[in-house]
Order: sequence, then structure tokens, then C-alpha cells
Amino acid sequence: MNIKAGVVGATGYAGAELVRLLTGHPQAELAAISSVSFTGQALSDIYPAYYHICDLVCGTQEEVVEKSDVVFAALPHGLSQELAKTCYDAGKVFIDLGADFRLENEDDYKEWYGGTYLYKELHEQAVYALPELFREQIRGKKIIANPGCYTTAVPLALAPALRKGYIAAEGIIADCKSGVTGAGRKLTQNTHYPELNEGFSAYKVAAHRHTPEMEQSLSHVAGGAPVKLTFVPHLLPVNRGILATCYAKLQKEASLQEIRQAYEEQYGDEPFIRLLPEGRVADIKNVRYSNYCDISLHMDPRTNTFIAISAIDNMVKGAAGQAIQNMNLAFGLDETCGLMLTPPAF
Ligand SMILES: NC(=O)C1=CN([C@@H]2O[C@H](COP(=O)(O)OP(=O)(O)OC[C@H]3O[C@@H](n4cnc5c(N)ncnc54)[C@H](OP(=O)(O)O)[C@@H]3O)[C@@H](O)[C@H]2O)C=CC1
Ligand SMILES: CC(=O)N[C@@H](CCC(=O)OP(=O)(O)O)C(=O)O
Repeated sequence: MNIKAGVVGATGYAGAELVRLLTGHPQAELAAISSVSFTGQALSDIYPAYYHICDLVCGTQEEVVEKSDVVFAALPHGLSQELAKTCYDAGKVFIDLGADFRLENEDDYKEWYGGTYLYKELHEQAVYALPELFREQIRGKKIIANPGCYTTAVPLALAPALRKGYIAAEGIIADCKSGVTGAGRKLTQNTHYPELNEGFSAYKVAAHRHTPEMEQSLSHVAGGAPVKLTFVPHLLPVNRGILATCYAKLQKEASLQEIRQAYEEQYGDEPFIRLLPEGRVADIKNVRYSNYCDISLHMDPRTNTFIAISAIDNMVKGAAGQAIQNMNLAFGLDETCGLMLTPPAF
């Protein structure tokens, strides 16, 4: 099979990372890319790393839809719904890297994103595509909501402990750090080099729009019981990586070994989850440029607190890699196709 893939918003960080991964995918061909600001320019003029690898010229969204079997949208939130409708009507698979199809409850979308659902039937068709938690619902789907970086790292860190009832559904704390590529390519004051370098601080403390999305995933994992968490993101002066340090109170007596058993049962066959041996700690350095999610488990018996730490590359497992994993699932390919990327050792 040779899937024709198109990327709308290929000049942004998530779009450019999709291009990197698609050019190495053995069963997909990059058919078309689009941009508004750079229409008519070759992607390799914008990102010289792609010279002689992807010299495709940026066209329009319409051209991408026409030439592709699968359309990836790597656009700012709020711009995907019309494009999804066009793709759906044309029988294409649509994979959205933004948040327009992620929340099941439209009121949550209104509250956190300030928009409305334009085509209710499309939202009913859409699937929230975190493969390790919701794999069976993704196969064969045409509208795929690809979770972002924090919303991948946190649910994966906590799911087995929550599913088996070891930890309480209330009072969870997700203390997360993100590399700066998470903020996208546009220039902003807090990502400006002198303001970011040598600094380290939290932002959107307990007010980030990813909070309801994580609660949605974890509530499904908990069998419908409402999960509440406190989420505090931080901006780390490195290019790539998400580190999620998640704290939860034990609600039944259990040793770390027993909880670890639940993680081994749930994740033992997962190709992209690496449950680290006891004594090791997840580190963003060890997952860079790869689709892996490393997880380490810890316990503070003095305070009855379970601690799960996950590390991903925000651009790969937190965006483009996961989107390709979902493409593989949607088209019935081996889920790992094109994604067995070894992280550099140093
Ligand atoms: N960076 C990350 O780690 C992650 C990002 N995401 C999500 O992926 C999406 C893209 O993010 P990211 O790549 O970081 O953002 P960037 O700001 O780097 O890129 C945005 C892209 O969208 C295009 N664009 C901007 N405004 C418009 C518009 N009005 N109409 C059409 N195209 C437009 C830009 O194209 P141009 O200017 O060339 O026209 C550019 O290609 C977002 O929804 C983000 O939340 C998800 C997970 C992780
Ligand atoms: C460092 C930084 O700014 N990160 C982004 C998250 C990027 C991401 O995951 O995007 P989604 O919103 O599509 O999930 C933020 O906090 O909004």
C-alpha cells in the first residue's frame, strides 16, 4: 500500500515534523503540503534541513485535499472544522493535530477554547486517538483527534494505577515541563531567547486548556468515574521534550511492586511504552526524536503518595509520531510502520 499523505500547515513545527517522519515512512508518500504565509515556496527553502529530501512547494489546502488519501491538519486551534468537513465529504481520512475534535463535551470546548461545534455529526464520528488507551476505537475511523503533548504524557503515566483502583480519582497533581517547540514557531516574548534562556517558570498555573482533556481520558480509564486533577505546566529552556511528574494518593494498600505489575500487564506489549526498571528515572533526553514514552514508577510511603513520571518528545509521541501511529491504525498498517526511531544516546 502506498498512502498519499498531505500536510496542511506544513511550515509550522508540528507540520514540519510530520514531513520529516512521512519522508521516511515506507508505505506513505508525501503528496502535497500547504501554507498561507509561504505559498509558492519550497519547504526546503524554509527548513534547509529538508534540502533534497522534501523540496515540495507549499500549495493551498484545496490542493492538499485533492491529492491526498489522508490529510493531516497542523493548524492553530479553531481552524480545523471546515477542513474536516471538506475531507469527510471527499472520503479522505482527516487527522487533526489541534484540539477542535478532542473534547466530547461541547460546553467544555466553549469554556476552554471559546468556540462552538459547527458540524455535530462530524464530532459524533470523531475518535479521540490515544492508541495505547483507546486503540480499538481508532481502527477504520475517518476523523481522528490526535492528542497533544501534555495530554499524551499524563494519561499514559497514570492509566494502569487508576484503572486498577490503586490511586484516588481526586487530588491528582500533574507537574509538567515542556520544551519550547511546544509553543510553535511563531515568535512570542516568553519564548524569545534572552527571556527564556537560564530561566525556568510555570505558566497557566491550574488554568491550562489541557486540563479537561486529561480529565476526559482519565475518567474513561477509571470506568466513567469523574477524575479531577491539578495541572501545572512549565516552560523548560530546551527544544524538545515533555516530562510529566504525576502525584496521586493511594486509595488502597499496595506495594510499588504490585502497582508495577498493573503497568506490566497493561503496557507489556506496547511497542512505544518503555516501563523503566526500578531505580531508573524517566528523562526527556532518552526519548528525543523517537516515538517512545518512557515511564518510571516511584512511591513515597511517608505520605502514601504514588509518583509516576513519563517522558516523551513533544514533537513525536506528543504530535507528529502519534499522528502517524494513528494513520497506520486507520489504514490497517502495522502500527509501528515508519516509527521505530532510535533516540540518540547523547
Ligand atoms: N508543537 C507541539 O509540540 C505540538 C503542537 N500541537 C498542535 O499542532 C498544531 C500546530 O502547532 P505548531 O506546529 O506548534 O504551530 P506553529 O505556530 O509552529 O504552526 C502553525 C501552522 O499553521 C499555519 N497557520 C497559522 N495560521 C493560519 C491560518 N489562519 N490559516 C491557515 N494556516 C495557518 C501556519 O502556516 P503559515 O504561517 O505558513 O501559513 C503554520 O504552518 C496546533 O493546534 C498545536 O496545538 C499538538 C501537539 C504538540
Ligand atoms: C510550551 C507550550 O506552549 N506548549 C503548548 C502545548 C502544545 C500542545 O500540546 O498543543 P495542543 O494544545 O495541541 O495539545 C501549550 O502549553 O499550549
